[in-house]
Amino acid sequence: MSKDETSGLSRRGLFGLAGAGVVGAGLGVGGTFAFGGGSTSTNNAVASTYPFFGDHQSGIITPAQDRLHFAAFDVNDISRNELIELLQDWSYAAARMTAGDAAGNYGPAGGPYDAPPDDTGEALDLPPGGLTITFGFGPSLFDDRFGLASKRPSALIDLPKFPSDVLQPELVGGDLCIQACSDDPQVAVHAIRNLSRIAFGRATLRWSQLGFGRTSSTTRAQKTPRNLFGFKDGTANLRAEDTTGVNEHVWAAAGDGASWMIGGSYLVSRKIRMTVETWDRTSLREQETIFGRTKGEGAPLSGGSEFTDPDFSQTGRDDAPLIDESSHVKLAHPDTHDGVQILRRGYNFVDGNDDLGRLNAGLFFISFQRDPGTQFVPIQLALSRNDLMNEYVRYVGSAAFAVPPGATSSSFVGAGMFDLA
Ligand SMILES: C=CC1=C(C)c2cc3[nH]c(cc4nc(cc5[nH]c(cc1n2)c(C)c5CCC(=O)O)C(CCC(=O)O)=C4C)c(C)c3C=C
Ligand SMILES: [Fe+2]
Repeated sequence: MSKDETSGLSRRGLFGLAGAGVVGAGLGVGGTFAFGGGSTSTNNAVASTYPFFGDHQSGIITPAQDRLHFAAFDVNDISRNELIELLQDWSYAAARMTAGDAAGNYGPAGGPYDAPPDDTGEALDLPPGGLTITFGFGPSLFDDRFGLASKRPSALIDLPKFPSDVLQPELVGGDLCIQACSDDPQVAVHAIRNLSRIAFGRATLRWSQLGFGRTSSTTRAQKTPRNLFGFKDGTANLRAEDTTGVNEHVWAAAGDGASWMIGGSYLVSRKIRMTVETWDRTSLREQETIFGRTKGEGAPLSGGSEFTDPDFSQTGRDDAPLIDESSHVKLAHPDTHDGVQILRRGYNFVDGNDDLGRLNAGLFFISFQRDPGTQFVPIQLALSRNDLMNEYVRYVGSAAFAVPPGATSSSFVGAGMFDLA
C-alpha cells in the first residue's frame, strides 16, 4: 500500500483536505466532530475549534487556552523537498486535529491491522478544547542546508545574550517549533506527540515544555490569570479586539522585509525559573514593590483599580515614586520604550523538583511581535539589567522563531518561503 493510503499524510492527502471536511473548521461551541465531539471547555471565552487555515495562524491572538505543549525540533539530514513534505504532512495532520479529527484519516483503530495506527489514540474521546497548532521557523533553518538563506527575514535575529541569562544550551534554539494550546492538557500533548511521530526520521525533538496555566489574557472577555508569584499577569497585555495595536505591534506587514512573512509574526520564548521558595519568604511590601502593582487586585501602586494606567509621576513619602523605577511594570511599560508593545502568551510550569527539595517552577514566557529586535530586545534588556524581580528568577531557555502567515486550504504552512504559495 502506498504511503498515501496508509497514513493520509502526503501532499495528495493535503490537497484532499477540502473533501475531508477539514477546511474552514471553525465550528465554534456546539460544532460536531468526527473525533471528539462537543465541548467541555473550562475557559469560557474559548470556542471548541479554531480554523487551521486563514490569513494568520491560530494560537496568536486566539483567546489563550489553559494548557500548552511547546516543542522545538532540529531538522535531520534531509533534502529541501523532504522538508517541504514534512511541512505538508504537519499541516495536514494539524488541520485534522484542530478540527477534532484524528491525525490521520484512519484514526487510532481503523487502519490496516499490520501497520501502526496513524493516530496514537489518547485523544480519541476528547473534544479539541480550542486546540490551536502554531508552526515557526528558527534562524538555524536559514543556513545552507535547504537553500533558504536568502529567505531569512531580517526581523528573525539571533537573540543577544542578555546580562542575566544563565541559559542551558539544551533549552536554546531549534530549527522548527510547534506551539500546541488547548484547554485539555491531553489534547495538547497528543498534538505534539503525533506531529513528532509524523516527523520521525526527518526532524528530532530538541526540547519541549508543558505549561499548565496561562499567564496572559489575549481577549477582553478573559479573566486575568495569575502567575506562580501569585500576581495577576496579563493585565496590560495587547488584546485581539485592539486591531490597531495588533496590526502595529504583532503582524508582519508589507515593507517589513520578507514578503512571505506578511500576516505572520515573530515568536520569542524564554524559559524562566522562579525561585518560589525564596519568594514565599519575602514580605508582601517587597513583592508589590517588585511588580509595581498590588497582589490582590493587580492595581498599579499609583492608585486606581486593575485596569487603571500606572502613573509613574506619583510620589509618596520622601518624594519617592509610588511605582519604583526598577519595578517590573515600570521597566516593561510602553512609556519606557517609545510606545513599543508585545503580545504576551506565556504559561506557568512545574517540572518536578530539584534534589534540594525545591520546585522546578517558573514561567514559560512567549511573546509575539512584528520585530523582536525593536520590541522584545529593548524590554528584555531593561529587565535583565534592572528588574527588581531578577533576584527571584533565572533565564534558562531562549529561542526565536518566524511564524509564517496562515496557510490556504490548498497549501501548507510556510509554502511562501519556498515560493510555492
Ligand atoms: C521581555 C519581556 C518580559 C518578560 C521576560 C517578562 C517576564 C515576567 N513577567 C512576570 C510578571 C508580570 N509581568 C507584568 C507585566 C509585563 N511584563 C512584560 C514583559 C515581560 N515580562 C510587559 C511588557 C508587561 C506589561 C507592562 C505594562 O504595560 O504595564 C505584570 C503586571 C501585570 C500585567 O500587565 O501583565 C506581571 C505580574 C513574570 C513573573 C515574569 C517572569 C518570570
Ligand atoms: Fe512581565
